[in-house]
Amino acid sequence: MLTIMSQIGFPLYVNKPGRSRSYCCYASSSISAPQVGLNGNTVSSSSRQEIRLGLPSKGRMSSDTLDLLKDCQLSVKQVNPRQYVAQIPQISNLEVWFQRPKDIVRKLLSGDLDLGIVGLDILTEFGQGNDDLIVVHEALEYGDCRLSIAIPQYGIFENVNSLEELAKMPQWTEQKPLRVATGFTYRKSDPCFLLIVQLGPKFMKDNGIKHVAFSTADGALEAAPAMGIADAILDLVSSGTTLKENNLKEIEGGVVLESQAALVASRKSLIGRKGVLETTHEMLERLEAHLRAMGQFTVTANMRGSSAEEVAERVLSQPSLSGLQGPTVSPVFCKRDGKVSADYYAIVICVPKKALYKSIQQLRAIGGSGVLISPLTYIFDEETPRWRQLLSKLGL
Ligand SMILES: Nc1ncnc2c1ncn2[C@@H]1O[C@H](COP(=O)(O)OP(=O)(O)OP(=O)(O)O)[C@@H](O)[C@H]1O
Ligand SMILES: O=P(O)(O)OC[C@H]1O[C@H](OP(=O)(O)OP(=O)(O)O)[C@H](O)[C@@H]1O
Ligand SMILES: [Mg+2]
Repeated sequence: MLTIMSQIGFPLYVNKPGRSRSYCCYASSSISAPQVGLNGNTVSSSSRQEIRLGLPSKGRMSSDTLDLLKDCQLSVKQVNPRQYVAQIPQISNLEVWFQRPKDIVRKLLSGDLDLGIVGLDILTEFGQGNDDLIVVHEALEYGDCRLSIAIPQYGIFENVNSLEELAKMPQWTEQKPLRVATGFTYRKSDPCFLLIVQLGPKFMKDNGIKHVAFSTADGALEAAPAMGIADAILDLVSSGTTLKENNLKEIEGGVVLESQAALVASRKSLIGRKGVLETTHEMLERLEAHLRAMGQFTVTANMRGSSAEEVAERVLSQPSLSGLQGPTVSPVFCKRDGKVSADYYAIVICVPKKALYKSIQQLRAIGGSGVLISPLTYIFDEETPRWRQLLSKLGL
C-alpha cells in the first residue's frame, strides 16, 4: 500500500533517527494543504495574499542559502531554528517557508509556494520536466555537484575507465544486465500511474548500454557494489571522497547531470499572483549583482602621465586591465610653485579575482604604483540578462 501511495504522488515520510524531524507533507500536484499563515490563520493556496519562498530546511544547502541571501542584504529573520516560517524584512509581503528540497519542488507545482531555491538535481528529479517550473537563476554558485556513474576500481572493472568501455563489456546480457543502484529515478507517472524510470536509463541507452537494470535506494549507495547488490551506482559526487573511500571511480563520459543551487519559480504564480514578478525581479537583480561582484576586485592605482587619454591608452594596451567597460582615469591634482597641475592620474578598474596577480604585474609594467585592492559588493548592470530571458519565457 505504501508503495502504491508513493507511486501515485503521495510520498510518505517517516522520521529518521538522528536527523531533524520530518515534516508532514501534502505532495500531490493536485492537492494543496491548508496552511497556517504568519498571522495564525489557516489559508488556502488560492486565497493567500502573501508571496511564498521555499528554502531548504536542512542538509548541506540550507546554511549556504541563508548566507547567500544575507550577502544580498536579504537576511532571513527566523524567530527560532525549529520554526519553519520566517521573513525577509527587506521584501514586504514575502514569507519564507523552510522545507526539504524535494518538497520545495512539489509545492511549487501544487501552488503552495511561488519561489524556491533548490539544487538543479532535485529540480530535474522531482520537477519531471513540468513546464510550470521556471528556472530564474540557474547558477547560484554553491551546492555544486554532479550526478555521475561510478564503478568499482577492482575486479572486472579494473581497466574500465569510460562509459564506452563499460558499454563494450561482454558481461552485460539480457539475462544478466548491468545493475545500477541510484536514488535518482526521475519518476514520471503515466496515465495508469505506472512508474517510468527515465533519466538514468535514457542516458545509458543513449550511450550504448543496452542491458541495464536500475534499483533504488535512498542513501549510502556507495556501499552497494561491495555488498554485491549492484555493479555500478548513479549518485551525486562533489569532492569524490565518498567514492574513493569505497573503492569506486567515476568514468569518462559518465556525468548525467551537473548541478548547483538555482532560483526557481512557478509560472502560474509569476503570471497570476500579485507581486510575484516584482519580487522575483528584485531578488534576481540582487543575486545577479552580488554574484557578478563576487568574482571581481576593484583595483585603484596611481600612474604618472601627460594626459588622461595617454594613461588610458597605456592601461588598455594590457589584456588584463580593460575592466568591465574600460578604465576610469581621473587626474590627481597637486600644487607646485603656486600652480595646480596633474602629473599623476588615478585609475580604477575591476579585475577578475582569478586574474588579480597578472593584473598587478601588468599595472606595474606600465608604471602603476600605490595599488589598492578592495572587494566589490554589487555590480548592477542596466538590466540583468536573466530578467529579459524570464520575460521571454513568460511570453511578456
Ligand atoms: N556531496 C555534495 N556536495 C555538494 N552538494 C551536494 C552534495 N550532495 C548533494 N548536494 C546538493 O545538496 C542538495 C541537498 O543534499 P542533502 O544531502 O543535504 O540532502 P538530501 O540528500 O536530499 O537529504 P537526505 O540525504 O537527508 O535524504 C542536493 O540535492 C544537491 O543539490
Ligand atoms: O563527493 P563527496 O564530496 O564525497 O560527496 C558525495 C556524497 O554526498 C552525498 O551524500 P550525503 O552526504 O548527502 O549523504 P546521503 O547519502 O545520506 O544523502 C552523495 O549522495 C554522496 O554520497
Ligand atoms: Mg544527501
